[in-house]
Amino acid sequence: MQSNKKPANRKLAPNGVIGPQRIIISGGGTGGHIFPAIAIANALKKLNPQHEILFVGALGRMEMEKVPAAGYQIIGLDIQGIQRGSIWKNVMFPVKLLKSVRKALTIIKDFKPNAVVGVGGYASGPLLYAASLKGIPYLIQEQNSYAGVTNKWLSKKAETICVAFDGMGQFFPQDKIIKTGNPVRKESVDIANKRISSLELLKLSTAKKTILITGGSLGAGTLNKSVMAGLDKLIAADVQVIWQTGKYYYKDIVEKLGENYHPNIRIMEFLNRMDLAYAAADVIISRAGAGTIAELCIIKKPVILVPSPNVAEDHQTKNALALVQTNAAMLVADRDAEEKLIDKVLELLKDAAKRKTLGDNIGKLALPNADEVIAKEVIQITIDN
Ligand SMILES: CC(=O)N[C@H]1[C@@H](OP(=O)(O)OP(=O)(O)OC[C@H]2O[C@@H](n3ccc(=O)[nH]c3=O)[C@H](O)[C@@H]2O)O[C@H](CO)[C@@H](O)[C@@H]1O
Repeated sequence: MQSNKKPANRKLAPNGVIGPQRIIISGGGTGGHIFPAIAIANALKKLNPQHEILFVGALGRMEMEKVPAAGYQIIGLDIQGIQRGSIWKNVMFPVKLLKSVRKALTIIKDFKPNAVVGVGGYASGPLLYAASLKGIPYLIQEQNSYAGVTNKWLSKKAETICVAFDGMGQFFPQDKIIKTGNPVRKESVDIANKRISSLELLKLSTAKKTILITGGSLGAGTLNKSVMAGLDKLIAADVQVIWQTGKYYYKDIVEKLGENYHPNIRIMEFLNRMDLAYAAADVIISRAGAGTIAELCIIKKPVILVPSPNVAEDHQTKNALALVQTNAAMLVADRDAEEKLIDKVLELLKDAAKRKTLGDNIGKLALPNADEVIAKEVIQITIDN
């Protein structure tokens, strides 16, 4: 791993193995923040099952369901993001922020953490700020190639900042940065020897080519429109589709098409077993969220990325270009997707050599042990302080 930290200044924990520590992991909002957090927690538990881990999230957000499902305890703060375009929707923001910092201080007082980890998302800000007030060391894990205002501000007092992309010195103090890659849940990329069983489980044919379409943890309107526009072509080509619509779009699509629209097309709201979906796929169409990209590099399959244009500083395009520049993925711009995406994927399905090249090249970018490296860094800051 590339590190800018000076080893001479650090007392190293032997492989991160020390007695039980108490760690708070804060953040969430979307899968892109939650699943790396769970991966770090799992890696900490692997280092020492006695480590005690508490999650802090935002009430009403996805983490309040996904974290307990992964076997961890979570406390919710009543916090939301600043909503663009309406002053009225933000009237309560300062009050909620203040209340959340107060609650974060109480959580820290009660739980007495040795260290805090922030993965980004609404709850991360108040919790890390409270940690800084109490002198608790904290680590930031930044998934994207672009850092938001809150993480930049919090980075000043962070012990360590774990990143996944080069060039993050423009946002964070250079001497705190370690390039670890993004942590992924091991079970979501464990695809070996699962192709046939997962196709059978999905009641799909093992003899036909299969396209996986994933719009990230919330789904993607553009991908759904593109599939809708290309359904006739997909059916005519006799290829299979695992179509993750996302929670907000599922009902509408199923109302229009019916749940069992066609034997070749599986319409799913959310994929609880990414490993099975990845294993079944011959090609993948995806948004360019940082967590999904980290997984795609590990599973080494040919990918067409359609970056979301609705994210800060267009960071998904930057995430995607890091792959496209080394011929490790294809890119279709959001504005072109409805017209071109399905033609592109059908072309790729006919071109075995191109699929092999893309799969080989994306595999070269994998950083599969990010979770373990970060977990050791978390333990390290409990020792350094
Ligand atoms: C719209 C938006 O704000 N997107 C951001 C969000 O993406 P988003 O929340 O979509 O996150 P990512 O693409 O990074 O990761 C998605 C995660 O959800 C999992 N998954 C996805 C679909 C599914 O059906 N089942 C499932 O388990 C994937 O395996 C992956 O682990 O966080 C990312 C990481 O900060 C950012 O790069 C994205 O720009």
